[in-house]
Amino acid sequence: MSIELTDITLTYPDGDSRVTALDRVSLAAGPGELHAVVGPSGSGKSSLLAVAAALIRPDSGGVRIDGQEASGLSAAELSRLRMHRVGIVFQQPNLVSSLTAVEQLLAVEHMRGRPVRSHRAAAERMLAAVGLAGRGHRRPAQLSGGERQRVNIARALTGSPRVLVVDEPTAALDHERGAGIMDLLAEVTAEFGTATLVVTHDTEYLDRAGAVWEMRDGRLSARAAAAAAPG
Ligand SMILES: Nc1ncnc2c1ncn2[C@@H]1O[C@H](COP(=O)(O)OP(=O)(O)OP(=O)(O)O)[C@@H](O)[C@H]1O
Repeated sequence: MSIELTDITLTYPDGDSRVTALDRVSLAAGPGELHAVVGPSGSGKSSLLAVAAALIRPDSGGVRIDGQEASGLSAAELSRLRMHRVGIVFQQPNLVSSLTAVEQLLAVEHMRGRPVRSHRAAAERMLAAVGLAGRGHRRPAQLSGGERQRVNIARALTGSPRVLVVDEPTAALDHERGAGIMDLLAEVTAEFGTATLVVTHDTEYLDRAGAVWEMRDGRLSARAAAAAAPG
């Protein structure tokens, strides 16, 4: 399994007491699997993604990323695991306004300590894979909302993560662009073999997912399996 969450409980401080965001949650996703998570506001979806991405440590339970148990790792080891094994896509494409699409990807490689020069062609290929062939020279202001989200996804895939964590990728997009982004996530999940977790409010796109989970008051349960994506 690329990501395995076992019996996760997560609480946050809330005045004198604590609020339980995740209540004994378990989920496992293997390579090439797209899992969608739906549920009402405040039910714990973002908390689940944050734990799966090793951004926060749960109070208890196991987090295993690409076979490696995260709970015993130091902060530095955890950050390395995240950098090399996890891709994260936030709702708002948090791109750097002064950089071109290609440079957004190269900047991440630079942070990983990899030589940028040899990665320019790889960055162009990655942009082509998300439908942005020939647009690598554009800055965020010269791209549509859907195209910016595609750059965001391409950047998250740079470095070949085993786990892709995606928070509300279609929230800021119209129907056509939203559907295109969910189609893209299904494609890249299959092509790059990531275990992909997508939180979404848009239940109309759930047929792209191989598994659909429902979050309620911090508890996770399986929703009826979605049909396979058309084509
Ligand atoms: N940093 C925090 N400190 C205290 N409580 C928090 C914190 N973050 C989240 N919570 C609480 O934890 C619970 C789960 O929040 P979470 O953001 O995971 O839900 P969500 O399903 O992603 O919501 P939304 O769909 O509105 O983004 C909520 O009750 C929320 O108020």
